[in-house]
Amino acid sequence: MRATSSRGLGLRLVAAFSLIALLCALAVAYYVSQARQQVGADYTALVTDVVRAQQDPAALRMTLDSLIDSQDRIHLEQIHALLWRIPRRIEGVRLQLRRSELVPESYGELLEELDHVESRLPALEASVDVAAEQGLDDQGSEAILALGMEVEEGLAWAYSELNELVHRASADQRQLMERLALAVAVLLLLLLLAIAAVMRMLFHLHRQRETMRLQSRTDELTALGNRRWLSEAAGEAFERRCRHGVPLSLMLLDLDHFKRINDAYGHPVGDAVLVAFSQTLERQVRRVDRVARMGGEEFAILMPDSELADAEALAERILRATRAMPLPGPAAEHRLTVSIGVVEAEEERSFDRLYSRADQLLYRAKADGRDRAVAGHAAPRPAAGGVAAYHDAGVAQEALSANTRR
Ligand SMILES: Nc1nc2c(ncn2[C@@H]2O[C@H](COP(=O)(O)OP(=O)(O)OP(=O)(O)O)[C@@H](O)[C@H]2O)c(=O)[nH]1
Repeated sequence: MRATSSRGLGLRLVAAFSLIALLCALAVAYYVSQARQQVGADYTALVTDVVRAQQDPAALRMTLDSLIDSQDRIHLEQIHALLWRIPRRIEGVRLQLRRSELVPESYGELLEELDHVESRLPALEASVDVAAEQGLDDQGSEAILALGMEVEEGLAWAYSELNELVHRASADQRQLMERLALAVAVLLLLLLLAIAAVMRMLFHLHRQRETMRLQSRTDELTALGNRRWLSEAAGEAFERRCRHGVPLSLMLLDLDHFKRINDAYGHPVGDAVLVAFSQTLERQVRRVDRVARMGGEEFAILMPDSELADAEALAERILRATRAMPLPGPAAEHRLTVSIGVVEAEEERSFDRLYSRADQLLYRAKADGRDRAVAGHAAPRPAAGGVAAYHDAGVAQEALSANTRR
């Protein structure tokens, strides 16, 4: 029996699941990369400004050290340049702090220190201006040094604290984002597992249904299709015939004197003979033909795309193969024969009508002496001389001559 398998559905489910899994993996990868970029972008500008601003107290410290060594005017110019740069840097850092996600309370004290430093700058500038105008003496140097050190220490402390604060916040945020990404990944994984479980369940249910469907259409002994299966296959074949006008033939087969095998060798041997016969049938037919056991020792073959002549030829082959068939075990000496009725669909639109016509011809094959096939058209055709005759001469003749030889 050839039946549709659930492999197609399985492949579709696997493909759908793989696609969902791939989309989820891409979404997680995209989210993680975006999260990382976001964290980096938030603090990069602030860190850059702070690092750059940290150069100011270092430069001021160097200039003041140089001023201690030599009271040169050039150092005054350098301090002057720094005094122009320091407030701008402080302003830049203030701006970045306001834009950042940092809690204002966390850097309030540092801003106060920067405010304080800024408030000391005019005094330092005034001392530098006086020294530049009146010449650099010890008293002027001391005033510049005292104010400069105060500014330098205030800046160095504020910037170094700020630097640490930003790095800490950045690390915290990065860790938070990573945990979030991990949580999303775990959730997605759980979702995928749930989808996989549902798909597996659906697949399992589908397979169970398919198995039950097959079982209800399969003959248990021979594993051929049963009457219901053949009737469904015939429905499809009739539809094709109506739509495309392709021929369709049906053959009914009934083993001759099968009761004798049962009586002589027992029911199990009879069963084995039925199985062997079903295999013989399957060897003779084409892939498109449908072989079924209709019950007892009666079989049927539905032949799509076959005209009566093709069906007759197959019947002939089956008659020969059945006679030549070795029977199992104790029945080895027994010779099996079969009677066959063959029809091609003509006017009828239903399987039952076609079946009934084939059954009549099978009955006639039995009545004519068994081990033969009788093929015929829907209505008896007038033969020469006006006598109604079936179109069965070739096959029936073959069977008859074979019978005579025995
Ligand atoms: N071993 C076995 N025998 C079965 C099975 N189904 C039906 N039979 C037997 O098949 C036999 C059919 O007998 P009959 O209907 O008299 O037909 P026949 O003996 O083949 O004679 P003709 O059909 O007239 O040639 C009976 O003995 C049934 O018990 C089965 O599944 N296994």
